[in-house]
Amino acid sequence: MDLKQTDAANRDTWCFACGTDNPIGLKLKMTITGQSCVAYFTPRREHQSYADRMHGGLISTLLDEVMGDYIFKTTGIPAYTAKIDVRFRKAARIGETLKVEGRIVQHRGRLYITEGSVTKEDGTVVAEATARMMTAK
Ligand SMILES: CCCCCCCCCCCCCCCC(=O)SCCNC(=O)CCNC(=O)[C@H](O)C(C)(C)COP(=O)(O)OP(=O)(O)OC[C@H]1O[C@@H](n2cnc3c(N)ncnc32)[C@H](O)[C@@H]1OP(=O)(O)O
Repeated sequence: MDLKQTDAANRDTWCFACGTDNPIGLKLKMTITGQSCVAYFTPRREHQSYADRMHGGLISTLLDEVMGDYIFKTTGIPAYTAKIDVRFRKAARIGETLKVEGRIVQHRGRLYITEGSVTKEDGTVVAEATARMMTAK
């Protein structure tokens, strides 16, 4: 499909992480659970970096998305990632389901400080992140 012809109102549905219209997107489904946003993702072969290991950039994408979505779902205002810091602790293997979680830690004016984590079903921490996200002026 020619992106220029896409209706502006539908553009958010092309989000690489959560967009339902993006044919190569991750199609994350996120839910607000208490004080956090939660999603589950099972990496496939096409999400690999080295053999049998999920790509770190895509792990960062998962974290970015749940942190941003928590802000959007709880305030109704989109926030843009100004800075993200990810610590990769253990490899995420292809076919292993991951729990991705994000929440707000602090909020001052347009700036939100968030944190997130990716864990395996047995509780092993794959990655942790902090981010600074800002709403538009
Ligand atoms: C209707 C919609 C439906 C939506 C429906 C579904 C949504 C479902 C959820 C999706 C969730 C998506 C989650 C992924 C989100 C992305 O991936 S967003 C894409 C990637 N990020 C971007 O594109 C952001 C690009 N950068 C920018 O747009 C701008 O730099 C920003 C972040 C908006 C800030 O720009 P600005 O407003 O001009 O502010 P600026 O003058 O740079 O800074 C002002 C002050 O803010 C503070 N500040 C700025 N940056 C920082 C920072 N990194 N750290 C600390 N302080 C900072 C400082 O105090 C700064 O003052 P100085 O220290 O410079 O004096």
